[in-house]
Amino acid sequence: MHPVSLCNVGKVYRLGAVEVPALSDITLDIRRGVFTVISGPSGSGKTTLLNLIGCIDTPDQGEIRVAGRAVQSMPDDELSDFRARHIGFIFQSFNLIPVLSAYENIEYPLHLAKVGAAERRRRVQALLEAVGLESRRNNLPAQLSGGQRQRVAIARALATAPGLVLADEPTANLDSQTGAEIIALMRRMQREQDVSFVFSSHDPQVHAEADDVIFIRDGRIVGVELKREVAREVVREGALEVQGERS
Ligand SMILES: Nc1ncnc2c1ncn2[C@@H]1O[C@H](COP(=O)(O)OP(=O)(O)OP(=O)(O)O)[C@@H](O)[C@H]1O
Repeated sequence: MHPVSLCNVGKVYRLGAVEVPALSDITLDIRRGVFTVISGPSGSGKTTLLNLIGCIDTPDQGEIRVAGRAVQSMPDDELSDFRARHIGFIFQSFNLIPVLSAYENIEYPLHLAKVGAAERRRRVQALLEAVGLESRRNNLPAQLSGGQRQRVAIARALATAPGLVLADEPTANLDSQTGAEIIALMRRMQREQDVSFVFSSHDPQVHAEADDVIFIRDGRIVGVELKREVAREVVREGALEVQGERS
């Protein structure tokens, strides 16, 4: 099963009488256990595509399946629960809760997923160590550097052990060295936690680390690049077939 499948997906934003077509005829399967980058110029539809995959927004056309479930037919309360358990989010502006410490920010999604106190402590502790922030556990976001904030955001995204993590331009607000460290950390976490990562980015450092790159322009897929030699290392049995391969 693919972590994400889209079939003929389209999205139009409506601003009064004006229609802005953001995505058209998007058909693709994201492979399991790999690092996929959605690449395209500003305004090409990257964020819209991530928002649809993340069930933050709904398409006007087509079908989206996440972890095998047709998400647009789920009732709202079931969808929020599904999203909390199956999908982690990382944003370019970190989106941490300013009044909560690093520890509490990572713990927050575990509260939403109704994980018990002892298990919450165990997971948050393990994640703080994994992202190298044990000594900053009590710091508020304002008391952390940009790279440290993004590390907290990565740990938070992985807290519920989701099968899928979505990241919208995760290195956009970081200098190139910190960006490289963050990519390396995400790469390591993706491999260790056996999770599928989907990024939007035009950062060449992110492209270089990707297994698969999906190129979009004016809301349409214009190319797909699969780095198979990398993919073979990380893809699990049965996950190699790809739909929508274009060049
Ligand atoms: N809420 C909205 N209302 C109306 N139009 C929108 C809205 N959000 C995005 N758009 C339009 O949809 C198109 C795709 O936007 P989107 O933000 O998905 O692009 P993007 O590739 O993520 O761009 P960037 O790299 O600049 O973030 C653009 O033409 C944009 O102006």
